[in-house]
Amino acid sequence: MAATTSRSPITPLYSQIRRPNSNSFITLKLLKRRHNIVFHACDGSSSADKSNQKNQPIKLQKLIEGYPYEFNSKDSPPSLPRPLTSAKLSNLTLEGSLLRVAYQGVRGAYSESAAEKAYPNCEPVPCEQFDTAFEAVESWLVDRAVLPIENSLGGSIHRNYDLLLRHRLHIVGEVKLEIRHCLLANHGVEIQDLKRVLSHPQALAQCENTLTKLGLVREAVDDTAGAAKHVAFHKIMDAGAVASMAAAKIYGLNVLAQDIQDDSDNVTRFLMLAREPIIPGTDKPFKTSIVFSLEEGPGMLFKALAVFAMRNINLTKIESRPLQKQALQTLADSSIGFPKYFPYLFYVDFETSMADERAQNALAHLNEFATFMRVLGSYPADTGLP
Ligand SMILES: O=C(O)C(=O)C[C@]1(C(=O)O)C=C[C@@H](O)C=C1
Repeated sequence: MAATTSRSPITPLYSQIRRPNSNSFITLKLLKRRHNIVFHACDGSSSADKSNQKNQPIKLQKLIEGYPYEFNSKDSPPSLPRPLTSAKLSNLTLEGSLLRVAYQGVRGAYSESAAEKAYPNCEPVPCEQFDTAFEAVESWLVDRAVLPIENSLGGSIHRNYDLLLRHRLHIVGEVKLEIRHCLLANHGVEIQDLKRVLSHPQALAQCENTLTKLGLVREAVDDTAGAAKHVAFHKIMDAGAVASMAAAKIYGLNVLAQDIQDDSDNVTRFLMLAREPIIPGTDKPFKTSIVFSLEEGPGMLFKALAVFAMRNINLTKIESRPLQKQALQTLADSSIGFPKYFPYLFYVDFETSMADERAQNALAHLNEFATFMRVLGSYPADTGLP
């Protein structure tokens, strides 16, 4: 199909057209006017179509002018996209008509695998920071974000709890990913040569016992794959990286040890975020995530949690985070010394769909005495079943 240059309309449109008698489809997406988009058509397919060449769908692909690539060196992996930064968001146009999914990190990060697990035919888009991934969805540069929220060994990823409230995205799904860490190093480096190890703080925490036994100094970086890339790119000989097997392959590192996490059951839960909420159903197990704050007083949290207990609603997670702005106000109001208490936000996940009357009644009840409440999303639970 001939290439077409267009100025896109202000209103974003998104539609999929299914071809008659076929699983293939044409995806049309027009974005905000400020993106100058060049469309050209090329063949692509959903995974269901991959074995059947006749059913190749057409996709409209936007070409990026000057899209940044990080590796120029001849012995480095070619053509790896550089992660989005907040500063670059406004310049970058889009590529591909597949669902574009932002994740934090560089290629080979666990978050990239989570994005691919959540949206099997997606185009994962690396972002430097969690904030950038939120902003990329909000500004229509991508369609979804997939971000880690908690890990079975390391606990909560607090930054993403805070960002969920600061931004207006909706949780539309969750995906759990088994995390299997490897100790990676450049070829020719033995374990005994290592003095330092680089990785994401969560990954370092998940391998605490192994790294202590090896007596390695931990150095925190933005993501596991970024650590692998750094060690490879700078040909560092006294430092290793804790990262995935995929990262070892992408950056050409040697695997010195496998499964170095402290517990073999190491699972990270990721949230799938979108601009629009999904309509909650009751046809499959759903979860709902909310955030609220309460007046200070004896038994207030007990009272809040009772709205779920009395309706037989199972809670799967509770997290508290400081309500930062209000904490400052309280400090300014207090005449001497420190405030008597710090106000908190409570994030709760429960195993019921918002389409269920019990959930609606529980939240109506909570709303009677909560000082603030927001539903972050009601979405299908990842039960690990197909
Ligand atoms: O660094 C990565 O590879 C990530 O995807 C981030 C992250 C995290 O934030 O928890 C994701 C999964 C693992 O728990 C370790 C790190």
